[in-house]
Amino acid sequence: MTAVMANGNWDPSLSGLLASLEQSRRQLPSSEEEFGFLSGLLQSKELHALVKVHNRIVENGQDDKLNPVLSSSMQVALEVLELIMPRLEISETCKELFELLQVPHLQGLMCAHDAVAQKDYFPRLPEIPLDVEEDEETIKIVQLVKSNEPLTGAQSAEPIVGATIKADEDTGKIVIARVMHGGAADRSGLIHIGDEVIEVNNINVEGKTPNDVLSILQKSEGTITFKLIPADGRGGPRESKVRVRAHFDYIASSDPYIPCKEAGLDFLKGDVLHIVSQDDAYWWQARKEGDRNMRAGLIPSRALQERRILHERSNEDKSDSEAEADDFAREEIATYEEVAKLYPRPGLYRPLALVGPPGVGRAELKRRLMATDPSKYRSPVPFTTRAQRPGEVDGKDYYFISREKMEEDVAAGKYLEYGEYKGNLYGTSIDSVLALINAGHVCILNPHYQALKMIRTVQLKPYIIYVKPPLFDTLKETRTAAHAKSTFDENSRAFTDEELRQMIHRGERVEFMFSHLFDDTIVNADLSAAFETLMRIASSHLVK
Ligand SMILES: Nc1ncnc2c1ncn2[C@@H]1O[C@H](COP(=O)(O)OP(=O)(O)OP(=O)(O)O)[C@@H](O)[C@H]1O
Repeated sequence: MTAVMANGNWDPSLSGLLASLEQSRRQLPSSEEEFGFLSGLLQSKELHALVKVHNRIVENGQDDKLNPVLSSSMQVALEVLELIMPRLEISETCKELFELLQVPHLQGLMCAHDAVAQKDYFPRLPEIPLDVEEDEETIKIVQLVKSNEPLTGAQSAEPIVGATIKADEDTGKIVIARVMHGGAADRSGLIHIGDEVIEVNNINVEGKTPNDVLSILQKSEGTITFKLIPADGRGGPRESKVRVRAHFDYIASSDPYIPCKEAGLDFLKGDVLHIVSQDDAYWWQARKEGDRNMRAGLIPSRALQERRILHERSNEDKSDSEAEADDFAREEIATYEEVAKLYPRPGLYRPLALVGPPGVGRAELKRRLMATDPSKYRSPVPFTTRAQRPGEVDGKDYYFISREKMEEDVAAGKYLEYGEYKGNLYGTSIDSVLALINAGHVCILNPHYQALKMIRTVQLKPYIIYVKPPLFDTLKETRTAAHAKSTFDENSRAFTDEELRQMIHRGERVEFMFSHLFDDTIVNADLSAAFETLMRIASSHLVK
């Protein structure tokens, strides 16, 4: 038995699970790898610590402070369904769980749980009529502890303990402009958008500007007391479930338009963000996925960011040649891409796609990689409508099919990419790539950059490597030394200077339009160095 279990401190339920896992090892349909993963997890210190925390919370949660562990059980159930779907045929347990999670009563229960957890109570009951004088208003007094949440700023809306204030345009009164998700104000549940601030720490704010109020706040220590007139029709919006991958870097402090720099959330291209509120057309609230800081920050909305990019692009395009711009003009604007969580699938590899300007050396890199282990690295056999030549094998060199059938399949969206050459169609089908992936190979693709968007699907999840040409002198030197053959001419000859320049120029355009889709970049200067980098990437990043 494992050392962990001999340790008396180990949580008994974890030890129990581990023991039954080991006992029923033989009856389980899982692989050695999956078994090892589960057994390692049950013995991990992190899980043990989490269970301890959980037990402590349960112990202490006997009073009315019970908070939901999770406010999105429906979402989790959907993720579980998706996860176990591929195992239905092989595991009775998975099948049972699959059916169970779809029982309407259980789903109803989870839905009700989430609504309560998200405090999404309907119907809203009318306010209890208060026996007050006609001109007397209902006032609420809220105490918050001042922390190091955003407190400064110079715009019209200033953040206070996780909320921002502004002067109402019509009345000039100080009102709550925004409540940051997860911040002190939001956690209190007592401050809402539109609430009017009358006093802060017993100081009347009537006639004061947001900046005056801010300086009162800055001077105060510890607890801050607000006297507020509640806004009508309040009620926090539901937390959205949207997760997006950012396709640009964002630094709030250098954004001149953000209403409050300190409330901004910085992120880098590729970060996954959980959007918690899209109520404002220009400023969304988001958290970084996996970030332990529960307070959300402001980020530009998709609409705002698209406007900025269009603006930038219209400036850039003026300096670009008309014909070249055409090639790219139809591309969508890269801001945020909605993502679903990905789960690793043991034993399967992500395809590797090499993209770059024509002639940069993708075919050469692919050929070398496949030569290192032909049974591991494979590239899909293309389809063609041209006639079979003597010596060619159907299904090995090409799949030979009729033009009619190929056109029909292209129209049905079955091809990742296709093109016409000398009156014949050539193309790569999605199914042929999937077949390689599911057979456990690393599928190598070198698609045209225009096919990138077709290829980058959840189904294929390719790892995209941009093969970049080096600066002109190095490009010319390396290609000349290796007697490289121009890919722009069937007669084998060297690249002309003009072709090399065009390669660099097209590379810049590819990078400009698609860099948000790249997972890695290899500069193809010295061929053996570039190949070494490719080998390193291929052996480390490809688990599907
Ligand atoms: N780093 C390098 N140094 C020297 N020669 C290179 C290098 N990389 C590629 N080459 C050579 O350049 C030529 C063109 O390369 P390759 O056929 O791989 O280009 P490609 O990117 O696949 O082009 P296309 O997309 O037009 O088919 C080949 O002769 C190849 O051997």
